[in-house]
Amino acid sequence: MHGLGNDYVYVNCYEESIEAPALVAKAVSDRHFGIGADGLILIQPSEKADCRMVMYNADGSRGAMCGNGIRCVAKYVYESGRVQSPRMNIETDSGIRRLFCRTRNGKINLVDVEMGIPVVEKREVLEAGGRSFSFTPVNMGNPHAVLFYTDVESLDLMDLGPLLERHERFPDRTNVEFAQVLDAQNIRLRVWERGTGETMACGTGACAACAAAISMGLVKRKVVMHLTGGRLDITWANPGGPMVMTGPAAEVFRGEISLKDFLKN
Ligand SMILES: N[C@@H](CCC[C@H](N)C(=O)O)C(=O)O
Repeated sequence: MHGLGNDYVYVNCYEESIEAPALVAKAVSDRHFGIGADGLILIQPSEKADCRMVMYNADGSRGAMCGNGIRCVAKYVYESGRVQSPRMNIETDSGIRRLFCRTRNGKINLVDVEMGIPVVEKREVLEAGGRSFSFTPVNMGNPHAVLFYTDVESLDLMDLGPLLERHERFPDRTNVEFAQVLDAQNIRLRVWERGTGETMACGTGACAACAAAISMGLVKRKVVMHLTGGRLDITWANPGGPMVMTGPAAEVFRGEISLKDFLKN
């Protein structure tokens, strides 16, 4: 499934179990020798919520939260009948998130997610590769560094991404957002994801960039984020309350893989 092209392989762990998920994430994510994905997401039963999401990046590292992934998890559990109400709670490594699925003809087309309260820190400057970068650290349940540019299309993310993701300022590495404010209600965003590289979209990254821009007074509290894979609508009505992100979720195909044989090769 994918949310705006941010694609993951999802495993229904109500019926399957995965012994070495980090290894499996790396292997299935490979776009040439595997299935091809930005990572792996396990859909598990939860004792605290309607279900649980556990996510791994393409390099096998674990992420605490995935904004695009959680919409797809909601779509899966609702459309498969595991969760019967379009309003549901999903447990993640960064806490429980509340979601609302908007349906058309029994199928989900958009999902609203309460993404939590962003923690926006003061702007900082760091030196990397002989250059200075000014950024805003934002925590959305996972770490982000938001940078603002006047033109993000011309940036070389293959150069800038790894330089910032692995900078010593971020001992746990970081997701990096390259944002261009188009006007008070629109932001163009490219994202370099920790553990995966440049992706078509990132839900937590979109919220982080939006929160940084709102805190700097650059945009209003309701913003359309234009990611490479499409749009996310984000509202942060009240600084003490959660951000709400709305976006699509899509299934591409279902399949079966024998991990024993696959990991051996
Ligand atoms: N694609 C995600 C974020 C995935 C996790 C991230 N790479 C991390 O390591 O924190 C999203 O849509 O939020």
